Amino acid sequence: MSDILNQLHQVLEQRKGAAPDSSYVASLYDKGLNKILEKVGEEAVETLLAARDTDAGGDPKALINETADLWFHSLIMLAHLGLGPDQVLAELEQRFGLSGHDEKAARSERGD
Ligand SMILES: N=c1c2ncn([C@@H]3O[C@H](COP(=O)(O)OP(=O)(O)OP(=O)(O)O)[C@@H](O)[C@H]3O)c2ncn1[C@@H]1O[C@H](COP(=O)(O)O)[C@@H](O)[C@H]1O
Repeated sequence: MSDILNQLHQVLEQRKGAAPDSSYVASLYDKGLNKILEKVGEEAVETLLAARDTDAGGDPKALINETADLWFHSLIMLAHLGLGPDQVLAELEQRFGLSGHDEKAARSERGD
């Protein structure tokens, strides 16, 4: 299931050598980190608005589309900073099965 994240990451890496007018991803790299972060923020807001609409009985497809936009732009942000989905997936895997309450308690015991 997560294969598409890695496939997409490979495309995002390839786009680092592309001309901005030939690719949306290359055009974002060219505009720089602030523009990428602006897009991530924009997509996050659109996602939460779509979640509210879905909760009010709207079409969940809009929420799925906005979440895909958010994940896509988050992957661009990671790639721009030399990171990829593997690191995030490994972090989720490490957390898997550990209750959020237990993790928080362990953190406050360590004084983090
Ligand atoms: N998954 C996506 C994807 N999702 C969304 N988008 C683009 O992301 C943009 C989203 O921006 P908005 O929703 O804000 O719409 P907009 O008003 O057109 O955008 P702005 O003018 O505000 O920047 C749109 O242009 C979408 O087409 C994507 N563009 C590319 N991909 C993947 O990335 C690959 C590489 O894309 P290119 O680099 O463009 O070849 C593609 O093959 C796809 O697999």
